[in-house]
Amino acid sequence: SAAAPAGRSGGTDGAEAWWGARPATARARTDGRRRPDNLGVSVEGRRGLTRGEINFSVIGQYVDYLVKEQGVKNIFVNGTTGEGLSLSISERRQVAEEWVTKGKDKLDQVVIHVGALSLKESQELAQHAAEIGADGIAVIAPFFLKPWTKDILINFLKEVAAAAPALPFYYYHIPALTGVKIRAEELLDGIQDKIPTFQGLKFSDTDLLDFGQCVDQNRQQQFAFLFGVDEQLLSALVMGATGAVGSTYNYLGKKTNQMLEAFERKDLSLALNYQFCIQRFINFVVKLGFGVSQTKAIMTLVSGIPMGPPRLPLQKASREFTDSAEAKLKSLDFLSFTDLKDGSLEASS
Ligand SMILES: CC(=O)N[C@@H]([C@@H](O)[C@H](O)[C@H](O)CO)[C@@H](O)CC(=O)C(=O)O
Repeated sequence: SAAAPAGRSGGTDGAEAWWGARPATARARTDGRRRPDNLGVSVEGRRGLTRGEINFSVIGQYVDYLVKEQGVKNIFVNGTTGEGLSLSISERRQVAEEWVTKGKDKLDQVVIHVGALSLKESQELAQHAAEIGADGIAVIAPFFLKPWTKDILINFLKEVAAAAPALPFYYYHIPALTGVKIRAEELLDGIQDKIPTFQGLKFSDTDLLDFGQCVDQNRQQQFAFLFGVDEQLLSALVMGATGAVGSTYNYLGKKTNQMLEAFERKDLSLALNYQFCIQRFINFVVKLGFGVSQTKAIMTLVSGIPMGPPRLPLQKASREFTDSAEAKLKSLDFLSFTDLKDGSLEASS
């Protein structure tokens, strides 16, 4: 899936897009560690899954699409939108490799999600990400046998981070899906003492009090605060989000980048217009039933690149959903007839 950290580059999942739009401005920290540029959207990178198998051959094409058509140059691979947790370890390695290889000299950053229920598997993926030259790794909380305290969660994350000691490390906070409700603000307190490579947070939750406190209590640090609720991004930007990673940046990356630009120019009224417009679309699809499967259908529709159906236990989106989403995109002027690429829908079914 794609999502984008804001801060001048977006991302997707095929990657989830990760931050947004512009060329990276500050790729190096004074301590020599690379950090994501601020403001921009990223997509979660995804891959074209067909008949349950991964169609690696579309990833290169999708990199070009994201860069040229959506202005997204940062990718978050194997996250939620990318169904990373539904893939085998071997598939996750191959997807990561393909994104890094095809993104070379085209993408600013490729961050690989390496979270897993097994610490061993997570470490293996982290090590692999380092070997292939990824720009960072991210980890969700293990969600079956769960860590119940901040210290236990940190210990788990620390063991994974230690397997890739040269790579920037992000905690992927997505409590609605993991069921691990430890507040991000609590987790961040003193985290760099335990995890020296800690780089930032991918915050996929609607608790803006928690998010705001993460920013407020860490002003001295140069952390990346990557927001993951696309329909609330503007509010998070006001609170200090430095980037965004989300599923919709796969197809609304350009629109979101326009919002980021308006925000940077301090044209709040224009930025709000963009956010409301994006909200109108998300609100519409949420009422129809919106998740990873529906995201994939929209990605196929808008990009013309077959993303394939999702893997079980997900079910592919209905034709009715895709038709309604297409009509809404057109009515909001997110999609003109010329934007629509032919021949993609069948390939996705
Ligand atoms: C639960 C979920 O899938 N959240 C999405 C959002 O982008 C979400 O689709 C969007 O805000 C619409 O609600 C991202 O946070 C997930 C994400 O970045 C990922 O694919 O890893």
